[in-house]
Amino acid sequence: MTRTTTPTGAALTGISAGYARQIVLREVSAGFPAGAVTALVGANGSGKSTALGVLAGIVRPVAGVVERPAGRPALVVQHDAVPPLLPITVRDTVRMGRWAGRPWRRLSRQDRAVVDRCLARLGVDSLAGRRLSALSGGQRQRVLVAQALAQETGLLLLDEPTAALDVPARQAISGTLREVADSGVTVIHATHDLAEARSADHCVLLHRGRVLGEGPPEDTLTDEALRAAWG
Ligand SMILES: Nc1ncnc2c1ncn2[C@@H]1O[C@H](COP(=O)(O)OP(=O)(O)OP(=O)(O)O)[C@@H](O)[C@H]1O
Repeated sequence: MTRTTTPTGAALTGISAGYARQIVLREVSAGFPAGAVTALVGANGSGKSTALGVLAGIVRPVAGVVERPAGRPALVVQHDAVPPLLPITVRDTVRMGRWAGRPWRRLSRQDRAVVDRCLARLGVDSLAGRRLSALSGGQRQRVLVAQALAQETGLLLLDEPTAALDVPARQAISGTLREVADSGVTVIHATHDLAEARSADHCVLLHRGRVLGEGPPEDTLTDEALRAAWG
C-alpha cells in the first residue's frame, strides 16, 4: 500500500519486497525525514537499490506500507544503467525531467527556465548540445541529477550518485543534494562510501535485506554495526 504524506518525509513500514524469484527486503521499517539527506548504507546486495525502487514505486512490495511526499518521485539510477548509445542531447535529457508523465509535451517558457537553471546548477550548461553518449561517466551522472532536479519533486532518490566520480564532481553533487534538502525535499541516496554516509543527516543501515540500524550517522555507523553489516 502507498500513502502520500507531507511534510514529514517518507517511511517504509513492515516492507517485504523483491523480484520474481527472490524476496530481498524482509520486514523493513525505516523513516526518511523531509528537509534532510538520508544515506541508505550497506554492502553489495544488501538491498539498497531495491529499497529505492520501493520508495520510487517501481518495485511493488508484497507486504507493508510505503509513505512518501505527494507527487511523482525522482529516481536517479547509476549512470552506467543508462543505455550508452541513447541518441539524445544533454538538454533533451534534462527536459525529460519536465515531462511530468506526458512524453515529448511542449515545454512552457517556465519549464525551459527550470531546465536552464538545473543545467547550470550541476555545471553542465556548457555541454547542453552534446550527445549524452559522448560524455564521461561523471558528466553523465551530473546530467542525470540535473534531470531529477528539473522534476522539482518532494522526494529525490539517488542510487550511488557519486560512485566513481572525481573529488570535484563528488563535491558538486553532494553540495547540490544538501541545498535541495535545505529547501525541504526528502533526499535519499544509496551509498557504500562511509565518508559520504557520515556526512548525511540521517542514515539507514541495511544488511541482507534487513535494517540493522537507523538514526544520526554517528550513532548508527558504529564499528560494531559496520562489522555486522559487512560481515
Ligand atoms: N532487477 C532484478 N531482478 C532480480 N533480482 C534483482 C534485481 N535487482 C537486484 N536483484 C537482487 O536483489 C538483491 C539485492 O540487490 P540490490 O541491487 O537491491 O542491492 P544493493 O545493496 O543496491 O547492491 P549494490 O551495492 O551492489 O548496488 C541481490 O541479490 C540482487 O541480485
